Amino acid sequence: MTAREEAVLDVEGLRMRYGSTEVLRDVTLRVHHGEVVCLLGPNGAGKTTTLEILEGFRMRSAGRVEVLGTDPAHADERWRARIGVVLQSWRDHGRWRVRELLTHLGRYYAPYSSGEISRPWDADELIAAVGLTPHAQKKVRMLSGGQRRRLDVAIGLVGRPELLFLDEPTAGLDPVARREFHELVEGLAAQRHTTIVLTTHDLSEAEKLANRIMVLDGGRIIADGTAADLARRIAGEDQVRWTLEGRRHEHTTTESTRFVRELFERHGDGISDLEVRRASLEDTYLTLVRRAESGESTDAHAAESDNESYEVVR
Ligand SMILES: Nc1ncnc2c1ncn2[C@@H]1O[C@H](COP(=O)(O)OP(=O)(O)OP(=O)(O)O)[C@@H](O)[C@H]1O
Repeated sequence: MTAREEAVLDVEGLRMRYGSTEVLRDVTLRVHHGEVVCLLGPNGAGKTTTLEILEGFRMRSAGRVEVLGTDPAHADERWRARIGVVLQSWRDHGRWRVRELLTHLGRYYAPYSSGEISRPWDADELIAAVGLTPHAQKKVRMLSGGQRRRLDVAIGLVGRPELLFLDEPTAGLDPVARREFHELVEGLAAQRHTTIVLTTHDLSEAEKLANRIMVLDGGRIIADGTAADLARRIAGEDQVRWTLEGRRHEHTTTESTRFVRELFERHGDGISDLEVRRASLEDTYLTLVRRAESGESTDAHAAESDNESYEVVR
């Protein structure tokens, strides 16, 4: 098996209890090299707890956890240097200047360069990558909330991590900063050196960034797949609408691409005003969480697409 095929995260039967409250009951998941995975779930579902266990910041109650081939509960500094973490909020470092802080933190990673990865990320390049160049000489406490969040992301990236955890990274960012952050993540993902696990409550962000979405609820992963997979399997079907010979038509299908291709094969230029409405991730997510909370089955893998015919509705 090559390094790229190995699981970067391999978790089985993870349980976590705070006192008498069981937060994680049986979390099982795998993430492979180069994936961008988004963990969704309602407030209090245990997303941060899961990330903290994977990051080695919190001891689990039970289960098997391997991160980059190592149990985080027994990991060393070399392992830690391969991981980047952006927590929900940092309150430290207020008196440091941005560039000075990143240069300082970067020094920790220098001994952990490998043949493939030169560590740390050059401070000025990194500051430019997160859009903080005009603020490089500012004290951290003088930054706005959004600028502070960009710095948090830079702190997570300074060691050129192979695995990056981002806990609600865009909370508090304005639309421009959010877009720039998305471009940054897409750039990292395109290079495929960094596997990314993020949490968010912004479903459009999850849909945009993630190759794969996992939904955590009731202490378990209740769905796991691409946004399109989940939408098809859980929320149902796409609606296709079109006009032919002056009449409006509508058809519901789980395979809209195939349906539209066949429609054009049959009617070619006769088709106009074509619209395809896919079930959104929001539709899917709300259905999943509602089902989980009412005790219905939510097994995303078990639900198969409905059989359907490809007749054109006239
Ligand atoms: N240190 C702690 N001690 C006791 N209970 C805790 C602790 N940390 C978290 N919890 C509880 O565990 C549950 C899961 O919390 P967690 O922060 O992991 O959820 P989350 O999915 O990240 O939520 P959010 O979306 O609101 O950030 C919550 O009920 C929370 O109150």
